[in-house]
Amino acid sequence: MNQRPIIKVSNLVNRFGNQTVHEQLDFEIFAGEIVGIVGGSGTGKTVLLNSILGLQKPSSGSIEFYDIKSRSLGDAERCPTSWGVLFQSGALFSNLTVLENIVTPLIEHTKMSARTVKELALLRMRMVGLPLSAQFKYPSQLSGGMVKRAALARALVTDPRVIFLDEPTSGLDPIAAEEFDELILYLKQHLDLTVVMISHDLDSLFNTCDRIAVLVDKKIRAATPDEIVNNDHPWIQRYFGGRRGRLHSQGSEAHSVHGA
Ligand SMILES: Nc1ncnc2c1ncn2[C@@H]1O[C@H](COP(=O)(O)OP(=O)(O)OP(=O)(O)O)[C@@H](O)[C@H]1O
Repeated sequence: MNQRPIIKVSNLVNRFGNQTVHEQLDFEIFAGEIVGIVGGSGTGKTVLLNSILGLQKPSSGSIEFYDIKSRSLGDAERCPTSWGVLFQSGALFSNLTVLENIVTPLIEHTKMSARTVKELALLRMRMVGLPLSAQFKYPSQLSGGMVKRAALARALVTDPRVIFLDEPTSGLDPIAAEEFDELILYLKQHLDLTVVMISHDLDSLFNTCDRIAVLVDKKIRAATPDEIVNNDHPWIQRYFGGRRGRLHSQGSEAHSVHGA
């Protein structure tokens, strides 16, 4: 993993009336990593994501974006094509076909010809494992897994450097979820992506993440999966110390013994 930050969140504060969601929160996202964000309900995962995406103005603090050479980017250079977002529900436009959904960001943000736009969209469809016949379907005609893949193809069509995934495996059966994990790993490797994902799916987090960032006490504690299961914070202990968490930490110990 590359240790240069691509996004740096410093002293982030988010308040709604009397409620403080984030208090002097610091968080760095490094180029080329997959980082998972976890936290209890209402701890501010979505607010953090929206703050990074510029969808929500923080009460105070800064969020800096860097290019691959760690140069701070000005506002003009932070164009929406630098990142892609996969929202939890997929957020596909229900009145557009899969192909029309996928080409939308290219039509909105570039001046490419209709032919190039279509070719790029079909390329991304293939890359995420959607059959080309799906291009003519409407979202209501797709399975849950296909909706996620179509939304992922749309998030990737502008060739972003960072993608944000909000609960990418929620609603998928375990096999489809595992296939989706494999897809994320494949895309990270082949597109040189940085991936930030909010997830409650421990299997998915341990299968894919280089680091796991936990939102507790209005701040972030981030570490490798092996380290985070040993963190002494009571909520983190409880979260990862449950039956499934224990299975994962035993799995990683078994893996390292095997690998030694
Ligand atoms: N626009 C807003 N106005 C007032 N309060 C808000 C607003 N947006 C978020 N909040 C509050 O901020 C807190 C964090 O919300 P957020 O949606 O980020 O939680 P979350 O960690 O994503 O939760 P979940 O896992 O349940 O989706 C919640 O208490 C929520 O009610």
